[in-house]
Amino acid sequence: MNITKFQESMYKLVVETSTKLPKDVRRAVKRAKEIENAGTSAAMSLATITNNIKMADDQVSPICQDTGLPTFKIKTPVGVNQLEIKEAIRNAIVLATKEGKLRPNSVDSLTGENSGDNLGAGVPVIKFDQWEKDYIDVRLILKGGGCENKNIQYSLPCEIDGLGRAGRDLDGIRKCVMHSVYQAQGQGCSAGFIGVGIGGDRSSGYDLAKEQLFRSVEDVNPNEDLRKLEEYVMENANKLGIGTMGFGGEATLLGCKVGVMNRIPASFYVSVAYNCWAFRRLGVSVDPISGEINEWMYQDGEFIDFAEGEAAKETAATSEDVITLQAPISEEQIRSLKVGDVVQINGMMYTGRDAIHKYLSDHEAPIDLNGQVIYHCGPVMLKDEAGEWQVKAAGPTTSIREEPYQGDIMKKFGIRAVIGKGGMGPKTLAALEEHGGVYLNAIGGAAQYYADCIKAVEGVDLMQFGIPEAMWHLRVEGFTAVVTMDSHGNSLHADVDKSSLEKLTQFKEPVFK
Ligand SMILES: O=C(O)C[C@H](O)C(=O)O
Ligand code: SF4
Repeated sequence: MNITKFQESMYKLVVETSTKLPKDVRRAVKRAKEIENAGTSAAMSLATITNNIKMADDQVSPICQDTGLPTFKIKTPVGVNQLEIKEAIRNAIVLATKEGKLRPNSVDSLTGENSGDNLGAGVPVIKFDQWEKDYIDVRLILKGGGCENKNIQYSLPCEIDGLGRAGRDLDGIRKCVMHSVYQAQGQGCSAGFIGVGIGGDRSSGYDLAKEQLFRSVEDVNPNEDLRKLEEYVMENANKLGIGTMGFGGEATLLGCKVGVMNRIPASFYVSVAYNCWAFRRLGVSVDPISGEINEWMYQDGEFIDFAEGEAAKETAATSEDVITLQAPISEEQIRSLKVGDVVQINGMMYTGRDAIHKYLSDHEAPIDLNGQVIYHCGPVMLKDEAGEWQVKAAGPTTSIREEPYQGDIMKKFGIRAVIGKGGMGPKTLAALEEHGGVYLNAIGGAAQYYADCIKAVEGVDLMQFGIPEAMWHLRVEGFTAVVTMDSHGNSLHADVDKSSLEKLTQFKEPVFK
């Protein structure tokens, strides 16, 4: 095989997957737009999302800053050298990282050190199969961490919150799947897609679940029972009212694909792989001699380009109801904010995620954070020729991971606002009330939209934690987010969790007998 050409083909696949959503996914996002109620925070988020998809297309930049754990599934004709393929993929990944198409995302699990080039023990994940066909089939999924953290595995029989006993039958499986959507709330950047694996053991069950994410969103399951289950879930999951970003609304689930394999008598697992709206998976067929791409997968049918997104961006940014915040923010100003307010931030904000929160809990801050805004974000950054940092992608990360630290850190340093996504828990809510703070929910995955709001990178601290985890000093303009937790004890996240749990109970009665 012409391995240079093959490497180029793999580079194209990686870049395309990271920057351009496949056609079937775009159509699903469009359907979500059609059902979300106009004028709500959920509809505004979807407008930002579609605007972001278009920006990523135009700039050939990552749709979301979390470019995931690159996972390749490859089928080769007998006789093709798989070692050569592996090497070419690794080279393509390194190049895509250098070019800012992937975030350096490979971290030593024990030391926390970021390898900087997306390589490392077991990473990228490459799985091979052989087949009798005469071409190479390469599929790639870039699944981010926030949605990966919402995967869930059930061992039947079990008791399920809101749904009661789930037995070892199709109806028990139905309950697991409905619950899996509920428990994700907005934290995996809903509206999402789920792949479900029935059977296997703990690891092969999850593999099977992820395998389902390689099916086209619009295919029909050839297994009659599973087809019924998929249709049932698609019809009913949106009734949970979780909505885009968990803001409450109509679009909660955009796809459900279920697969089955055998199990051993004592085990009965239902494994669910949750994928955010930024469902980045593509595939190519490659000629095993020339190494060139013959065909792209998932690219049949209508292409939705979301060009109307621009107008939506302007509406959100120019609306009279938007409250402007500029740091340093006073306690009084923060206490005047309430859940549901849309704010627009101008001025400085500082990124901080897992490593920074742990660090700040037992060190002094490198800068004065009094009255300042912390942004839960791990951006994609590149240095330009002049040696200046440029922001390539910068959406929010899941905030709940900082729950053990957040309240204490806000009080310790006088921080007035934190921005992230998916909401935080009771400890933070209590601290917001006591100290006079606010939680702002940005639109998860809208990494291009937010990168565009960042007008300058004015500094960086704690680079020893690696690019995604460092503390970046960002000057922003028109950075839009929604108040979802205020200083009066209100949390939209707690409310939506409670109401969706109540709605889940309506699915308690058996459906598949
Ligand atoms: O790591 C990130 O930037 C985000 C992550 O995918 C998340 O959803 O929390
Ligand atoms: S931030 Fe949201 S859209 Fe991006 S990878 Fe995480 S879950 Fe997906």
